[in-house]
Amino acid sequence: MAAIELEGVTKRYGDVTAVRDLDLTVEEGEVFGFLGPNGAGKSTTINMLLDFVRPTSGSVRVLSRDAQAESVEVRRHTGVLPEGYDVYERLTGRQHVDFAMRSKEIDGDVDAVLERVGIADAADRRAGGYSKGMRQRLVLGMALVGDPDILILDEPSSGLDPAGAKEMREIVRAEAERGTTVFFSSHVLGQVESVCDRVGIMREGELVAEDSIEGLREAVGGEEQLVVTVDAASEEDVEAVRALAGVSSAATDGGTVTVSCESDAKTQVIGALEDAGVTVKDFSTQEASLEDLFLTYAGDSDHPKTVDGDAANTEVAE
Ligand SMILES: Nc1ncnc2c1ncn2[C@@H]1O[C@H](COP(=O)(O)OP(=O)(O)OP(=O)(O)O)[C@@H](O)[C@H]1O
Repeated sequence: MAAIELEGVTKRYGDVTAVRDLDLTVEEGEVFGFLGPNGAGKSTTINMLLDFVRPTSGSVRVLSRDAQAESVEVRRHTGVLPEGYDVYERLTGRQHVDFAMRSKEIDGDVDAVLERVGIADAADRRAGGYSKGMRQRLVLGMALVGDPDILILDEPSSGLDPAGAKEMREIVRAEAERGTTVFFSSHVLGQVESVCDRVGIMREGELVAEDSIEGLREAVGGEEQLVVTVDAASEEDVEAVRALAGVSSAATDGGTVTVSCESDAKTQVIGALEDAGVTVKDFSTQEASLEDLFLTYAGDSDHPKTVDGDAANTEVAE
């Protein structure tokens, strides 16, 4: 059954079309990554799921309910981690979860929630003294109150260090294993890659791709990067590689030859180098990274930036 169904959804703010004719289905139990650069329409879409924003046209259904007409029911079954939400410095972790339970009118087990997000030991400490990762886990714990069927996370790992982001992924995965549908928006690509079953990429209000990461890779042509370690290679040797069918580029610094080619052209590349008298010592291949895929689909992102040089935290397109 579909957990989220958007059909022909458009949202306009005056002259700005934030979301344009969006069709999107997320199945129950899926972990769906909703990607896109800033301003692509991710938050607007999330806000329409929760009826915080009303579509100009189209239909939005969550858990088989109309997001507008049955918004109270939808919210009752949905846990949300809003973008940029922070903790109350003076309240303890326990008080936060207790507050979330009271506002959802649920009489639940506070300790069990804190346990689930791994901060039970810090339950009675003020959240003002929590690390960034603990704060994020606490906010996630608040979203988990009432055992939601859908968890909506808007940029869940922003500001987390790699270890914190990893913990977050593990919690998300564990929730999915309990059967919760997880819909999360992100532009931290490494995080999406390791946790999502499928991703959708938004660009300027439109969904430009929707597939598994594997599927996206195949769709961009399955080009691989082949790095060949050699004794010595000249420009002429590389010219022979460039002439091969399926090779889109080749370059050498003398000791390595780097080739972008279709997967099945690899053997010919090695053969052509050997025929040219080059001794091949080793080679390795790299598939298109999620950053490459993202750039291919989302485009207009000429300023990718890397935070701490860590792939899991590579951000694209501010
Ligand atoms: N309340 C609003 N009034 C006018 N324009 C808006 C409003 N909310 C969003 N927009 C515009 O709609 C477009 C989509 O914005 P949205 O916040 O949904 O993108 P996003 O992908 O969530 O970006 P971010 O990653 O920065 O949160 C942007 O051009 C934005 O300026």
